[in-house]
This record gives sequence, C-alpha cells and structure tokens, in this order.
Amino acid sequence: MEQAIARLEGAMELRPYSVPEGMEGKEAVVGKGRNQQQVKMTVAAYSAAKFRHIRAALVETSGPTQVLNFVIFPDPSLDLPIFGADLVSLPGAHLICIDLQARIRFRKQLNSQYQKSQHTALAAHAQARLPWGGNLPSAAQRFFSPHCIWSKVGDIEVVETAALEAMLAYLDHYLAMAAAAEPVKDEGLLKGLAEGHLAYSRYRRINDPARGMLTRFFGTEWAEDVISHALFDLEAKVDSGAVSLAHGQELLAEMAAEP
Ligand SMILES: C=CC1=C(C)[C@@H](CC2=N/C(=C\c3[nH]c(/C=C4\NC(=O)C(C)=C4C=C)c(C)c3CCC(=O)O)C(CCC(=O)O)=C2C)NC1=O
Repeated sequence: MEQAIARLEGAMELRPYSVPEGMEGKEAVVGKGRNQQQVKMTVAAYSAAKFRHIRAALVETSGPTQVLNFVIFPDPSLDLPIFGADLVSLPGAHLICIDLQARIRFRKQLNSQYQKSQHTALAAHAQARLPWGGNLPSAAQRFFSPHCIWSKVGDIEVVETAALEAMLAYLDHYLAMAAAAEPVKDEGLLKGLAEGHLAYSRYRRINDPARGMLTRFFGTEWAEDVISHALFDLEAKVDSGAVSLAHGQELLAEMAAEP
C-alpha cells in the first residue's frame, strides 16, 4: 500500500478524502483457542485533481489472511477507466486481480496507439509470470478489460514480486493516461461515463467478495456501513447530493428499479 500511495504522491497533490467517522479502521480478536486471531482493517482515502476517490483498504490478521484492495475512481468527466487491484492472501491461496476497468468502451479509452501498445506489452509481461486464475464470476465479467490480470498462486513470494510489480506498472500506466486526459464535453458520453461509474460501484457494493469475511471479523452493521460508505460510496454520495453526476439521480432511480 505504501508504495502505491508514494507513486501517487510523486505524480500529484493528494487531498484528504473524508471517511465517515468510525470507518477509518477497526480491530478485533476473532475465533477461539488455536483459531483465535487478531484482525485489523484500515481504510485510507484521498482525492486529487483528476481523481474523485482514491482508496486503499488493508485487512491484516495474525493468521494467513491479508488483503490489499486498492481502487481509484477518476473524475467522472474524464474518459478514463477505473483502476482496481485486489491482492488477497487466504489460507492456502493468493488471489491477484489487477485491471484498468472500462467504464464504457475500453479500446477507445486507450486513446493513443502508444497507450494501446504500452498496455498490451504490460499485460503480456505480467500474464507471463501470473498464470490465469480461471473463469471470473460471470456477473462480473462485463467489468473486466481484455488486459485484466487475474491469477491464483500458491507462493507468497510471487505476490510480493510479480503481483506487486504488475500493480505498480499498471498504476504508472494509468497515471500516464490520466495526465493526457481532457474533460469530456459531449453530453452523451458524460451520461455514459456516469452510468458506468454508478453501475460499477453498485455491482461492487452489492457483490463485494469480502462481505463474508468483514461480517465475520467486524459484525454485519460495520461491514455494511464500510462497504457502502467508505469502499464503494458513489451511490450514497450521488443520493445525498454530495457528488453531482450527469443524470445522476435519474440513473440511480433506474438502477434501483432494476430486478
Ligand atoms: C468487478 C468485480 C471485481 C471483483 C470481484 C474484484 C476481484 C476479485 N476479488 C475476489 C475475491 C476476494 N476479494 C477480497 C477482498 C476484497 N475485495 C473487495 O472488493 C474489497 C473491498 C475487499 C476487501 C476489503 C476477498 C477477501 C476475496 C476472497 C473471497 C473468498 O474467496 O472468500 C475475486 C474472486 C471471486 C470472488 O470471490 O468473487 C475476484 C474476481 N475486483 C473487481 O473488480
């Protein structure tokens, strides 16, 4: 997490992003006897010129489970993907998921030949060292790009080397894309980007694979609050008017009406 934040600090002025009180972190002792373990969750959040919400969630335990979930939501008036990284160590397996997740039309978001070739090269390099993790959850597939890194490995050393390198390389590439991005004027595209951001945040809020773990560690109420108001807060922010999105309220109502 520190290395990723240092990369961001090197590229831009980070501004504090308020995390609702009590959701910045939590500690607990869970399990009994030999299964007893200390667990701790930390949420760090920032914003910046071209980024609405930069947030890292870290789950540390005295057992084998360790999680870094790092997501960057760009300013929704920029035609940029969402940066997503999930480095998850579980008993017996390490899950790695790193991607520049398209909001509308991935290929066009890599708007220069150089970016396309760069990204293709990055993905090829990473995928050579991180074996494909098998099918992604079918409902989530629409959110993943062709250059997604999705892997399951047995050796923590691979997470600490290849996975971390890949995450930082994708982050550098993403920051280069952001540096070149200009605000979108086209109303139709602005609405499309707004819809994309809301659909992504809503999917991840509803289907967060960490829900079970967070509920076991910290209880249902805190787990639900942190997922909806600290990790994937866009719907709540648009609903309260704290964030204004093109057609935001209308899109929220449409999504809420969906089966
Ligand atoms: C759009 C969807 C999307 C994802 C699901 C994640 C990418 C991702 N994360 C996964 C799994 C996964 N991810 C986490 C952790 C987190 N995942 C999160 O979004 C947050 C905020 C986490 C922690 C705070 C854990 C603990 C697991 C393991 C769950 C388990 O098996 O017990 C999986 C495996 C499949 C699954 O269990 O669903 C994927 C594909 N990134 C994405 O972009």
